[in-house]
Amino acid sequence: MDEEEATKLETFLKWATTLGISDSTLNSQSCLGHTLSISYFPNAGGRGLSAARDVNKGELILKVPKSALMTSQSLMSNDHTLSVSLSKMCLSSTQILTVALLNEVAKGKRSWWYPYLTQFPTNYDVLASFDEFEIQALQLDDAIWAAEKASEKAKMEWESAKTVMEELMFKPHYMSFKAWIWASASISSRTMHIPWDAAGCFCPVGDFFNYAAPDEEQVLSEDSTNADMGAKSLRLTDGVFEEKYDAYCFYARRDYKKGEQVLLSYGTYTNLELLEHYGFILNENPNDKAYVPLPSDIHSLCSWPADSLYIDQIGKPSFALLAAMRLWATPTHLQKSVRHVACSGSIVSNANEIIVMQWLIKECYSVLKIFTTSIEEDDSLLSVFDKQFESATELKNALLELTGESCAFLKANGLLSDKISGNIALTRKVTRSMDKWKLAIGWRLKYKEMLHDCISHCTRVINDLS
Ligand SMILES: C[S@@+](CC[C@H](N)C(=O)[O-])C[C@H]1O[C@@H](n2cnc3c(N)ncnc32)[C@H](O)[C@@H]1O
Repeated sequence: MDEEEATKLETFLKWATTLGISDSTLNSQSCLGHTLSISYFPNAGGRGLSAARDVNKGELILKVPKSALMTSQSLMSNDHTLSVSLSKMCLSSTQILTVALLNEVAKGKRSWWYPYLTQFPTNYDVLASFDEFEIQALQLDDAIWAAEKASEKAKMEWESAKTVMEELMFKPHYMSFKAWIWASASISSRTMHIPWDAAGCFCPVGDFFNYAAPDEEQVLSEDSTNADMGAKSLRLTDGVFEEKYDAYCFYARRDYKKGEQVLLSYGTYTNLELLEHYGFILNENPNDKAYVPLPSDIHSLCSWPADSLYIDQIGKPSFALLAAMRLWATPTHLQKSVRHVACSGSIVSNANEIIVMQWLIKECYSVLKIFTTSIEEDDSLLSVFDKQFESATELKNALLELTGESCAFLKANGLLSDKISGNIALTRKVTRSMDKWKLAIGWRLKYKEMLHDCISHCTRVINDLS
């Protein structure tokens, strides 16, 4: 962190302290330092919060008073013009918060929120920010479609909010699609659920917690809470707004030793969903899923939802996928009599199991064929990125030795030209594109590994049964 950033962080923490944000139940001089402190975790989210002492599971570790939460309501209550302009328009709650955030950022140092706004990232790697090359690097149709949809949705929301931004006389910079993506990515990756606004709230200091996937116990309790609320709207689920404290409260999800990173579960996400909403993937994500094409008649045989028929992170077919496939592989006239066996998760017969495993192996191979690079090629591409490139020429030379995709990257970023020689520095645009390309490669590699592990798993089952 450079000196300027350190000063901004210090100013922010002082500001947060005056607002009553605290990691201590005692009257403390500083908002952090008693239970939590800011640390840097290069391989687990960058800036985050570590335990400043040993912490026990269930302890209240941070409290952020309601008056310190940045919401559409709080932004509008201090800005009559914004409030009047927004009230005339029919915008979604997220569009309203996006406009309100950009409006506030445009005020610069005049904004009451300025110390907090200086702590927002300058850019995000969410799917909606991927360009054509980066989208195609995902290689799989479903993922490409998700990225295109995210980008189209952002564009539509931006277009329909332009009138209000013009009325508010936004400068061209804040009117741009790039600025819109920045603000909407800030919302999707940093807001927390509040009961009074579907767009959520920005929670100073609380949004420094990095993510860990929920464990099984949490998933079960989340499911019941979601059902109670009738919406899949919980974002940061170890944190909750508590009426009795009139504050956002964060609780330790497990015991932590002093110095360990304290993590929060924002919810249950596959890697593609993490990429879409938060701009990162996990190397070990217990909720990651891969899908293979299934026989067209399988859905008429069972009532499992399509998204429950998946291959899990370690390559095992899900309970529902196995049950459905076992039923499908049973001759029609016997299906009724074995339904209860299949639906209870048991093997129907050795022969039936072998048919199921063979089918899965075949389909995993069929999906693997869709990818235009192999696991080995992805691995070697990723290892190229481990190097620090001093100049554009160095990057160009390293990539020219690799697959056709590397040439497409160089072309998309104007690096193929003969003019790229000597010590020309890497531009920010190229570095950003490389970060997103790396994420796309990481995502597809994890997906391929799941399919590959499924093939190994099914092969082992066949060998055991033969
Ligand atoms: C709520 S913020 C967490 C704090 C953030 N690191 C910061 O410096 O402001 C969420 C963002 O942190 C990053 N992040 C959180 N958990 C992560 C993890 N386990 N691995 C990689 N990045 C993570 C992602 O960029 C995500 O969009």
